[in-house]
Amino acid sequence: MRIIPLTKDVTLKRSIDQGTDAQREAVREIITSVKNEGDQAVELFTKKFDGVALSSSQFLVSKDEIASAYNRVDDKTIEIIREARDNIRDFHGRQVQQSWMTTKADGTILGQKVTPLDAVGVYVPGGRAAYPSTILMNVVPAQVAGVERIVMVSPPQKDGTLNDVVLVTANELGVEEIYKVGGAQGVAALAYGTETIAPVDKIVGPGNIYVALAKQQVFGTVAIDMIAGPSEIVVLADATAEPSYVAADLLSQAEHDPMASAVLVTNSSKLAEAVSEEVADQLQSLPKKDIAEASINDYGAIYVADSWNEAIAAVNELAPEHLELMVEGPWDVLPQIRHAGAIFLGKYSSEPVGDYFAGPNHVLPTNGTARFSSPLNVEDFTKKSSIISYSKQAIEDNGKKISAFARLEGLEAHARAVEYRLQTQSQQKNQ
Ligand SMILES: NC(=O)c1ccc[n+]([C@@H]2O[C@H](COP(=O)([O-])OP(=O)(O)OC[C@H]3O[C@@H](n4cnc5c(N)ncnc54)[C@H](O)[C@@H]3O)[C@@H](O)[C@H]2O)c1
Ligand SMILES: N[C@H](CO)Cc1c[nH]c[nH+]1
Ligand SMILES: [Zn+2]
Repeated sequence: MRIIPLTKDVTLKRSIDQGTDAQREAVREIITSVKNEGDQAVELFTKKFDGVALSSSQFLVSKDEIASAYNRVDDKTIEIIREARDNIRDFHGRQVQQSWMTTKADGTILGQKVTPLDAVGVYVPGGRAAYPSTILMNVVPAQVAGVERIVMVSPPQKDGTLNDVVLVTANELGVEEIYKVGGAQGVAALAYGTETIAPVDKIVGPGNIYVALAKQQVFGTVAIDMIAGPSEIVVLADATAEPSYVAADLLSQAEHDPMASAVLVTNSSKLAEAVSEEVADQLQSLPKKDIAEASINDYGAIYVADSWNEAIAAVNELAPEHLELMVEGPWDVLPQIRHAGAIFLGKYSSEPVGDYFAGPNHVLPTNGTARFSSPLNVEDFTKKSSIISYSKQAIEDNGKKISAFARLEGLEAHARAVEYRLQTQSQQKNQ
């Protein structure tokens, strides 16, 4: 891995830089075609990008396909999925926000009503790998929030099916509407609807650059959770860190995507050298060596800082999806971290612990968006309505102030709407 002294003129490299113009244009064309031609366009792009000739009548996964997937998945696997599901459910159950009301002395009632979304589309990536864990991370919070219609889309494998564990996981959660459709065409189908796929209100879930750009482009027609693109990890480590752990965790994210980014920030040149060698060694035996190598070469770096403050500043500027604190006192460093999707403390908190099992969500803001976004959570599947019930006393006490405010904005009809209440009340009093 490249070792780069972290001086002030270094430009820290983020993962995707929002894609190229060509990618953006390609996605725009896919979305327009699906919007105008529906299923026919989805069939065409599924053939083109996934290499599978599916007719639209085959998009929906059948009960038979689910049953035959169960025949090929062993009980141990199902047990692990259930235990992970329970951990994720427990964590997200703590995020539930209740509706609330408050009554003031004058009888006014104000409040906030929390309502689950009606229909949500979950994108489950499936190009380079199958992601049953991503189903858990998206569907569980949607269910905890109370969403009624949860639709899943995922690209078909070369044989036209979905991965067995993906199907079993979806079924374990009770998801019934699963379509073998992926990429930008899957996102467009969820946003605009086709003859076979009814549109949803919000699209959630991670994906590659085409999926990320498609979500960006359909935003407005539907809501989206965030742009969760290619995976990223930053390890902040001092001289006490174990090089083999650091290297292994960097590679754990590099193997996701040639555009994934794996970065070490350290104040120790000795650690930098050792990790660089470890990465080179460990890479050799990885089944997804080509992907991980491309990621490390194109988007990986080891930044060596002169001071600890400089190292912290670099981490906050990167605002990574995942941040590991492999330092002597991680809890002392935590208050200095302002921007990161998920923060892993201490040498036993390897990033994959969070990907699969601990309970927090693994759908996290990427590409620096942790500066202003949060992990996927139950609130993403709800919306709020404000509740206002003004009392007679309150309108009498405040009506004139409100109409005066309206006239400050030149809005006479607003002012009169309030004054009608005051007139009615004084007329009633005079009767
Ligand atoms: N942030 C998270 O929580 C999280 C979780 C899991 C995976 N990920 C990321 O999700 C991504 C998964 O990517 P993937 O590729 O394996 O699966 P994917 O399902 O996201 O993408 C596959 C689809 O991309 C489309 N595509 C491929 N090449 C194309 C082209 N040239 N033009 C137009 N469309 C094209 C195809 O439609 C294909 O079906 C990785 O980047 C991984 O890091 C992120
Ligand atoms: N690390 C990914 C999020 O960037 C999530 C994931 C799923 N499976 C394995 N990892
Ligand atoms: Zn991962």
